Amino acid sequence: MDLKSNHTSPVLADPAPINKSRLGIHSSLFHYPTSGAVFSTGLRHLIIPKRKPGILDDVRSSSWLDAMKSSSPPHKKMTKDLNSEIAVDDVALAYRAWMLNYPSALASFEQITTIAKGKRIALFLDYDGTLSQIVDNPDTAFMTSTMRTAVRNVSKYFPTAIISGRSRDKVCLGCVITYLLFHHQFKQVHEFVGLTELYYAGSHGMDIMGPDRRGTSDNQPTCAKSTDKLGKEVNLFQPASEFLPMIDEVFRSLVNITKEIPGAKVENNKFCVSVHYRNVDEKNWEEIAQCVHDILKDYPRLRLTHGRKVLEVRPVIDWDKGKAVEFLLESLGLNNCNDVLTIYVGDDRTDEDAFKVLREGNLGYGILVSSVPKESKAYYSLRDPTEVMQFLNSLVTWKQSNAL
Ligand SMILES: O=P(O)(O)OC[C@H]1O[C@H](O[C@H]2O[C@H](CO)[C@@H](O)[C@H](O)[C@H]2O)[C@H](O)[C@@H](O)[C@@H]1O
Repeated sequence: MDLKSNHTSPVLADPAPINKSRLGIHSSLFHYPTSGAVFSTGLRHLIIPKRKPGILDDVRSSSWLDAMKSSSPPHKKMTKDLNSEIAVDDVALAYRAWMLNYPSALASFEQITTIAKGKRIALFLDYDGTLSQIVDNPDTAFMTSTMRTAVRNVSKYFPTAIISGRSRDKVCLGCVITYLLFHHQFKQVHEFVGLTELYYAGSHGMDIMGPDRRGTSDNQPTCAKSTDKLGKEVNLFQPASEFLPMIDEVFRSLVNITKEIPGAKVENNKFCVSVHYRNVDEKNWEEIAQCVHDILKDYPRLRLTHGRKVLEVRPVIDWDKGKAVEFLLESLGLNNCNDVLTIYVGDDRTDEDAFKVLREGNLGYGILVSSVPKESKAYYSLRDPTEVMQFLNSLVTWKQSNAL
């Protein structure tokens, strides 16, 4: 792979026809229209559009608040009340109907492994809501020790990357803290961070620490050589590095402007900022949206996206989790290979960019983690992080039994 030649080309690669048979995926497995063009998996030049998408002119417009209200599945409440039980039954029925389009990746495991036979699996995992349960305080969203073991095991057998909206350091640290919490042994922390096949991409893919592919990143301004915590040479890819001072400034302004709103929390994720409203009374959601809007109107090069009870402020660059997947596949020498099956597991709207890349490039499967029906570009579903862990463990067992 030649990162240099791909990155310096400002030209979009010619659209190539979708080749469904490349992975041997039967067309009946595609829930979405299969016509249309697809980009090659080569990396595209970053484009900063002139118009800023994503910011609404008026936060009182229903779509802004509607998006905030629908941004996370409600917690299920089981009560003895008859009407509620009927409602719960309706929810269960709707979920079952939805699963006809997004079958369980656990129930479909044999189908997945049949297609994966003879191929190398590349695994991409979102963090919040996928590897860790959604909790009220983002600072305490750790993986369980059993999940940590599952990630560790799976990364021994398959190249694995964690792609998160959080800053890369926080994701790495989250893994380390999990280790400390459950093992209290530095040696194992060291072991976890040092896993040769585990890669991290923070800030929605805008901060990637990937493998060192010697000679590929020379003359590449946004791809720098670095060393990880163990002194191993790695490549750092930070396509939004020029936005760092702006993001810091906006972070401080957002902290200041929201400080009187009870429950509001602003998180600096290095190349993006998260404004959490999970713990804000719904009557104050319009106020928090207005605060974000008031700050962003002075920053035409920043835009807003919605996550799970969070408003995400990020640079207007042509880069997202989908591009990060393409970048990492290329860095790992796994792009343009007929014998690679890519699996991406995620729960959030930002993960849809990666699902789309896999679907349109016929590269593999997106797996949506959701306990409620949601429109998605994923092929399969898992209900929650517990099922994600079962899926990861199944992959390991399958690989071990095939190695015999
Ligand atoms: O890409 P991800 O790894 O899914 O990160 C997206 C955001 O996740 C975190 O927020 C979400 O999880 C929190 C902890 O469970 C929850 O309290 C919050 O409501 C969710 O939106 C993280 O704190 C954000 O910075 C990430 O951007």
